Amino acid sequence: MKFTKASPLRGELSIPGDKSISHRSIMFGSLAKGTTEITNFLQGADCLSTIACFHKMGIDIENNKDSVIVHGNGLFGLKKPETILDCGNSGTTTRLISGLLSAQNFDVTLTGDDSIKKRPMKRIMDPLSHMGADIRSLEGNGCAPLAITGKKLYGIHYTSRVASAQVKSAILLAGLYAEGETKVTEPYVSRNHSEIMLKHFGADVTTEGTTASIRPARELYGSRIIVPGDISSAAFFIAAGLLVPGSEILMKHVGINPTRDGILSVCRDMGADITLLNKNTDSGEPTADILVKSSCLRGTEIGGAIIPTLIDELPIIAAMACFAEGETIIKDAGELKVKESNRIEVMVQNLSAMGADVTETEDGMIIRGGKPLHGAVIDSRLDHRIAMTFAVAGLCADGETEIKGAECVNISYPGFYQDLERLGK
Ligand SMILES: O=C(O)C1=C[C@@H](OP(=O)(O)O)[C@@H](O)[C@H](O)C1
Ligand SMILES: C=C(OP(=O)(O)O)C(=O)O
Repeated sequence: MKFTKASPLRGELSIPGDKSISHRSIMFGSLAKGTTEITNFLQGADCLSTIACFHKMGIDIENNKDSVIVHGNGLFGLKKPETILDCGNSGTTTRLISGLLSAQNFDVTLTGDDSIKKRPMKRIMDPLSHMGADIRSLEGNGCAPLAITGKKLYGIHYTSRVASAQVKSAILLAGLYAEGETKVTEPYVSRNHSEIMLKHFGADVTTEGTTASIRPARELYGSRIIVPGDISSAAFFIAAGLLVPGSEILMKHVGINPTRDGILSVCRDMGADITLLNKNTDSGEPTADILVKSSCLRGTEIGGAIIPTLIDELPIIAAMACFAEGETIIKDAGELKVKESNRIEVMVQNLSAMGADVTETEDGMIIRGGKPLHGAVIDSRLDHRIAMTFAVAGLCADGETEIKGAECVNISYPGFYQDLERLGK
């Protein structure tokens, strides 16, 4: 896939459904009694992996594309799958279902693609084991494949070293079945979609500061879920709209949950012209239309509590910083090293290949903006966020940018290139 300097991007866009919320709607819908109808479900490969896993555990899920209907079997209605569960490229699938599988009355093995088999699972294995789970890394390297034998679990109060919604959610899902209360305290608040949706389905979940708590549930109840557009996907069009001169893009019905909206604050700090319109709430999740107009940006500093609220947007923010005046410092973002690729290393390598002035640090990077970028051959390492980031960078660079492995955008945004092309016409 090749990109050259773009003419202004103008028009309206419906951003595909939020990936985190789509995963959870299938998981919680499967554990609920009754039917869950999901609108604007993300048809990305990661969410399809979640559907496939629950299919294999006996759940009837009708995928009618824009709407998905889950016929839940109740909290104790999952069946032992006949084969290994394949989580594909999805960390969210692997970690969240490990939590609930730890409490079933069967054993199961989870695996995924080459990327998943390198991602750290000890972060969930440790707290789940403390709750009484029997969960083992088959290669003994703390990664998938994971063998889980369902056990009786007990509530714990876990203090997590990382602010991770996947760790928090795995523990809360185990806590649905555990004896007594389960609490998770994080260094900073991570995305709270599990807490919002579990409550929506009738679970006894509370939050106080950076601690989320759950009490065992007798039953969850199926519900209607309207999935907002994914702000992590909108981020690429926010950046493209800001960077390509003369652009104006309206993104409809995007999730702006405060645990996810860090990119909006960072853009405002950088001097971006962004307006939120038609603010609303769907299934407990705040939404808005986002209007961006091309802007001159300045550098900024990003670290601390805001990091979990924009963790998946850091690659595109780093690219934006190359076109901003002055220095941008990204710190406290060591978690980027354990995503689909090492996103610090891959960003620094690829931005440098395009002529950017960027230095890798222990937990982030420093970007001295304002130097024009030129086209290059970019290795996406099959990481969807990297491929989309460099498609946008390619629209603002001199010459041609070629992205290798460009098809990996299917993980979170199957129609990404078509949407980008449509706005440029
Ligand atoms: O819970 C979720 O849906 C997610 C949490 C984040 O991961 P961590 O929990 O590892 O930070 C994020 O990077 C991922 O894309 C989705
Ligand atoms: C890190 C991501 O997802 P996951 O952890 O679910 O693979 C992502 O989508 O950027």
